[in-house]
Amino acid sequence: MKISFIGGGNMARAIISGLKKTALSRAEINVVELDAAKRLQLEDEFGVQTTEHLPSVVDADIIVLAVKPQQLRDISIFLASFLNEQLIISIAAGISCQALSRWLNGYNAIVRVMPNTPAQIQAGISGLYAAEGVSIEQREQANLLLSAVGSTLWVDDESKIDAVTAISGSGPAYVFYFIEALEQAALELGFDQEQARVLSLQTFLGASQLASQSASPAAELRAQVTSKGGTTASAIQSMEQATIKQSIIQAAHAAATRAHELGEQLAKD
Ligand SMILES: NC(=O)C1=CN([C@@H]2O[C@H](COP(=O)(O)OP(=O)(O)OC[C@H]3O[C@@H](n4cnc5c(N)ncnc54)[C@H](O)[C@@H]3O)[C@@H](O)[C@H]2O)C=CC1
Ligand SMILES: O=C(O)[C@@H]1CCC=N1
Repeated sequence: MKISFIGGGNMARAIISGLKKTALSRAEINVVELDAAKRLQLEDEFGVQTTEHLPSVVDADIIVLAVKPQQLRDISIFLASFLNEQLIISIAAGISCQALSRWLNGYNAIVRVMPNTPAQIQAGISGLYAAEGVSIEQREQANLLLSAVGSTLWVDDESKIDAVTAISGSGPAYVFYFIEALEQAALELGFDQEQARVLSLQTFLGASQLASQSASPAAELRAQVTSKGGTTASAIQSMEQATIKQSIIQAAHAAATRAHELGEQLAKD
């Protein structure tokens, strides 16, 4: 299989890094990236071919569009004349298959994917949506590619991809934000940087593993930690007073709204 990435930034790196550790490591991967330093780094780190120019992607089976949403229109218009039967995978937040297909001059073998950065350790999760022009074989190819770097969740309603963006696409940043806060608290309580890191990270890892292996919902697992009149109750009460849960819910809604807005704004052109 030959896979070309257009854009070799954070998310493309994460997927390539994950792929290199899987059965798909023998796939021929090339990356079109404007930035020479990033090209060199991708070549050194992952042994992939890189180029500055778009036409080199033409003979690929899969073309992954991994540029910013704002850069997608111009690239797609340029790409349109080179397409015959390649599968287009777009990971751009907000951009609908309809807008993309218009820029691609009606080409619609498009799978819209929302991955996340834990793909680099095969612990990602991706939402996928197939446009009408995608064959069963291409759907399987998309599934193979993304399931090599984590879990996959196919949706039938394209608007759900904006919702996936708000939960798992942006989600790693919410988790890192919480880890940052817990580490800072550990520093303030007298631990050094390394101790603060270990305490916070292992708490996250252990609690996530417990939640994923337990039949109990998160709320019940939380109740099991929370002794009446004890320490956790004080902490949770403080979080409730600061409306932390509501803030997290609102934040995810803000991300979904932004994905939708980006799509609306950029599809005007
Ligand atoms: N970073 C993340 O966690 C996630 C990002 N995404 C989506 O992935 C896409 C890429 O995001 P990032 O990797 O974070 O951005 P990034 O800015 O790190 O990477 C984009 C890359 O595209 C390159 N580029 C721009 N124009 C180009 C052109 N004409 N030809 C070749 N290369 C070009 C840039 O030099 C840059 O390295 C975005 O559309 C974003 O919505 C989706 C899921 C998660
Ligand atoms: O922040 C962004 O727009 C991208 C999409 C999901 C994660 N990063």
